[in-house]
Amino acid sequence: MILTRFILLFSLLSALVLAVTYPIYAQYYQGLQDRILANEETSVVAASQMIQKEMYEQVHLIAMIADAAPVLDYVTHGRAEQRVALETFFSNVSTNFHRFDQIRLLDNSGYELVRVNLNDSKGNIVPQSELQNKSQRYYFTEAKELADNQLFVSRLDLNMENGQIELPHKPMLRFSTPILDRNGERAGVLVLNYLAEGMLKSFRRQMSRRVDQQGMLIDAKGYWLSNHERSNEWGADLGRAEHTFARMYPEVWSEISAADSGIIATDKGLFRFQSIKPFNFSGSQHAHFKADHYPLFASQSVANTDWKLVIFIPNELIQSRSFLYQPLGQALVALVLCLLAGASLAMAIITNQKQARSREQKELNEVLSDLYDNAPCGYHSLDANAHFIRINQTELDWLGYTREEVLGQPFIAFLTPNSQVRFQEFFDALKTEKQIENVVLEMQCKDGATFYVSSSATAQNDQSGDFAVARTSVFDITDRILLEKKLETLANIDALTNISNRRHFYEGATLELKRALRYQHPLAILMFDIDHFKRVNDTYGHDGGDAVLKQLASTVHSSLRDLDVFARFGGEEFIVLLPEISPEQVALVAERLRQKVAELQINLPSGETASITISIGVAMLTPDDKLLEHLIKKADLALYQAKEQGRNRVVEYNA
Ligand SMILES: Nc1nc2c(ncn2[C@@H]2O[C@H](COP(=O)(O)OP(=O)(O)OP(=O)(O)O)[C@@H](O)[C@H]2O)c(=O)[nH]1
Repeated sequence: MILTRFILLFSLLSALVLAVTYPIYAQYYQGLQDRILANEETSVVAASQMIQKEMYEQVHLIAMIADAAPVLDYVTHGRAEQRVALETFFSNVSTNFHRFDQIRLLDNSGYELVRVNLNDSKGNIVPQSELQNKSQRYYFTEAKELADNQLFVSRLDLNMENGQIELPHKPMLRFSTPILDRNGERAGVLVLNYLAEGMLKSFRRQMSRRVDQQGMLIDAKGYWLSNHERSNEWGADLGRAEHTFARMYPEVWSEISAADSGIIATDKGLFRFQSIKPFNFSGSQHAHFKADHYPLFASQSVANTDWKLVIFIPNELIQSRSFLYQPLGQALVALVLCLLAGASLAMAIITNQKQARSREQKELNEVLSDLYDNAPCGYHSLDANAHFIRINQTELDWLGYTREEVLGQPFIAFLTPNSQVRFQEFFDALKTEKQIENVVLEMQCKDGATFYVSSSATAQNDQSGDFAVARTSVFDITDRILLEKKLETLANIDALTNISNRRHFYEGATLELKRALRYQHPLAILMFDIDHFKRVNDTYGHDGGDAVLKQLASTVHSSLRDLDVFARFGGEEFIVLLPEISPEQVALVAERLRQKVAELQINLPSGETASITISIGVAMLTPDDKLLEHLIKKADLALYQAKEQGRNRVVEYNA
């Protein structure tokens, strides 16, 4: 992961740095090329001037020979002594100038009149007997086609002797020009075989002084006249047609052959080329060479000597001058790469750590969110007006509402009326107490069902210190409440008769007594007991006795008001507290009870029916009765009297 990121960042940063620095480097590299090329200009100009000067001199010399008196005299008069003078003249020219392998004069039919060969640095006159007919040679036929003042120049090629290339190679240019006699009549053709080796040597010497010692002279067809690789030279003459610049660099050659000069950039390096037209003196230092004064050149001659000087500057050479290829430059590049790598690695690590942290944070948030939403208790947050601003899924599930239905709604809308009052007190208290715990509330579900929760809340204040949010947890305690209620019922209710037991009677009765005493309201106690209940048990069995007790309790309970507190006081003894009742009314109630019981036909488990009577003792509350026990005691005494007086009767306590 880090590696991938590192590679990505490194590539990006490198691309960025490259994008910024490349144009600068390209400019610098261009400057470098320009400087190297500027240095090369000297070689190019010097080589091309050298060739032109050499040719200029030869042309000058030939013009001079063509106009020389020994030539004119001999072609005009043809006397023997004039021939000797001409031979001597040719021999002197050959020996002194050392440039011409052969100098000869042909007559109009192409037969050699005079010939001098340069042998061992001397111009040797060829005997007349050895002179030949050269009428079919191109230098004669070409010259015959020329205007009077024109000069033919051949291709630069290797001399052939007896049909073979002469060894060592003898590069040669052949000049020929018509000769006029003193009467202006065509009298023959002057032919000079120019030895180009000297000129080519000078060219190679100049090129060898260049930075990479490579320089080429190429003819119009792309053959090398001079090449640092000597074996590439003279492809045309040696039958190596493939040994051409054109074949080796076709695209470069097509550009070179189409222009006079230029620079061509290739993936191997730069080619600087320059046309060398050795006989085009216009614009050169030999511009004073006037065509009307000296011979003109036939177009074929110009084409024969359409040479190109080409120098090659390999990329390696330019690069070796570039600071990037110097130790310092490479150290700089290495340093930049190291810095980029370091920065990329640091960024990759930091990004990775950040992502890991954010992933952990996300996971933690998910866990927390899951914990919040799916906690076994309900969570909600209320704003300052007790409206929902957040609620977890558990609580929503309890209520049966969706989150959208709940958020923004007042909390009390989801409480039973009793709990609404309690919540309002609780919420008001929270604003000052900051934390309130275990408030029992009864919540109302969407389907109308209710459940009990124990609610604890913490108040959160806003920046100005005002109450803003109540964060509340609610635990479903319905089971506990129901159990408590059940236990409470069990603790208060007599299991057999399902009416209050003695303890519960005391609770209710004590409250009623206090109220009656405080407000001086009337209150009475009835105590009654089944007459001869022992006999019932004895007759119908204990189950029969229980059935009697149950029926009795139920009958009495249905005869009393809701206000009255009715309880089994113990065994077959019962007690009733009657609030807000006058002595007259008590007597009536007691009597009505007695009669009702007496009329009762009790169905027993055995299928039999039984009848019972009860004796009732009545006591009215008096200001002296500060304690419930006093009043009960008085009723008990009255009951005792009722028993004493024969049972099945009502006796009121009389002090
Ligand atoms: N079946 C049944 N009998 C009970 C229960 N509690 C008390 N008794 C019976 O009630 C009878 C009370 O008898 P006594 O106190 O002698 O009174 P009595 O027979 O009613 O006679 P008097 O009260 O004098 O009329 C006993 O036999 C008890 O066993 C009960 O829960 N179920």
